[in-house]
Amino acid sequence: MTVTRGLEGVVATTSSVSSIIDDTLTYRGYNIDDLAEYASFEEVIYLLWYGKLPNQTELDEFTKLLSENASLPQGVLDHFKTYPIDKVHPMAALRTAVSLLGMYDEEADVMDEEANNRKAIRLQAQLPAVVTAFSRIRKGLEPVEPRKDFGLAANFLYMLTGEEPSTVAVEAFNKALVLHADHELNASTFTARVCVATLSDIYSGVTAAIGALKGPLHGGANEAVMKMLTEVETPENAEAYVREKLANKEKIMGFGHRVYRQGDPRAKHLRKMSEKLTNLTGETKWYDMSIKIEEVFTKEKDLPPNVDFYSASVYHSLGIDHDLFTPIFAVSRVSGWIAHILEQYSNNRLIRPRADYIGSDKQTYIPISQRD
Ligand SMILES: CC(=O)SCCNC(=O)CCNC(=O)[C@H](O)C(C)(C)COP(=O)(O)OP(=O)(O)OC[C@H]1O[C@@H](n2cnc3c(N)ncnc32)[C@H](O)[C@@H]1OP(=O)(O)O
Ligand SMILES: O=C([O-])CC(=O)C(=O)O
Repeated sequence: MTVTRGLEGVVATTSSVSSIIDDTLTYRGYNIDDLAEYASFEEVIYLLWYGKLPNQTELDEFTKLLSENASLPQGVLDHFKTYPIDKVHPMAALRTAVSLLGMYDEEADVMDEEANNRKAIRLQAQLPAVVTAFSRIRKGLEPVEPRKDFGLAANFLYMLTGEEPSTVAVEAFNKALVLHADHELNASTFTARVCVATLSDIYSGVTAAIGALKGPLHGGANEAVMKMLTEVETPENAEAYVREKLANKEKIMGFGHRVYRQGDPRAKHLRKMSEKLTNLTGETKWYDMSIKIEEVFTKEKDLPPNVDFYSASVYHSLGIDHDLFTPIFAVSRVSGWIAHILEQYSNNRLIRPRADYIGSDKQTYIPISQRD
């Protein structure tokens, strides 16, 4: 048996959702640079799920459906109050809440296409409500209901703070959601596909995916980047910090990627946003530090920044708590997970690879009373 560690380079499925070819990312054939520049997150969700960009009527209807489905069952909100909320990571809360949402959905186990589409809308609409409600409840605040006249990006910021967000903030947040929405067969998407390939339900697939996204080698890296920036403190400290980490053979979070070699096409958009937003807040040190870390690190290692590196200073500049960065990734990536889950259902086969056994062999069973 040939073992490919980490399945690097292994092609595990066909897909028409997104592609990464020669370091170019497309969603359904549309270049990410164009989508980041021009598209709303709702347009991108529609594109990922239905394979085409919506016309205005379709987009209006879709946006309305999302806002009508954003409320959470009271039981989910009450549940937040039953655990030690100040000690719980929001990704753990999100993972549990999505599983719980499945229990409140009478259609959870109805597997026909129409029911799956309705569940997709509910999940996409409810994830932002879960993250923002959790954030408020742990601060002793009441959750804020979404506004019907706001899109997903504006509503997220509104539900988080209870205040109408600025146009600049909404534009930046929308762009971040667009940039994170899908990424071919990344670890969390693969997890979702493996899960639903057993013909398990969509809630199980998304719950499993959230668990995979949480890790710092994947979505958890954006929070880890912010932790690093906080430790570095000033641009002047950046060089010594990076050199010490490298000398200790530690990783610098937000750099490297399994698929990209020359660079992650999303990073330039986030870098630009980081510069703009830190200028607006007057806290330019986060951008300056990031630039310095990139400069020093890439001189030492041929590994460019990935999507997580500059998203940290972007979210920080929007006033978002650092442990919400990865849940925000999930709010966006759930659109991609769902697109892949629906694609998996449409042409399913159980995913079940093999392991090359390297454990001990020909053991003799010894009764417990005779064991050392
Ligand atoms: C949304 C996302 O999931 S994007 C990725 C987010 N994750 C991170 O930013 C965490 C930091 N980066 C990493 O850990 C890796 O680059 C990954 C997980 C993204 C990719 O992992 P892999 O393709 O398995 O590469 P792997 O970890 O084997 O690294 C290959 C070599 O590059 C080095 N390397 C890779 N990334 C980094 C890094 N960020 N800092 C320092 N060295 C690194 C490794 O130490 C290894 O060196 P070696 O061959 O001398 O042992
Ligand atoms: O594709 C990957 O391996 C990681 C990922 O999700 C991304 O970069 O958005």
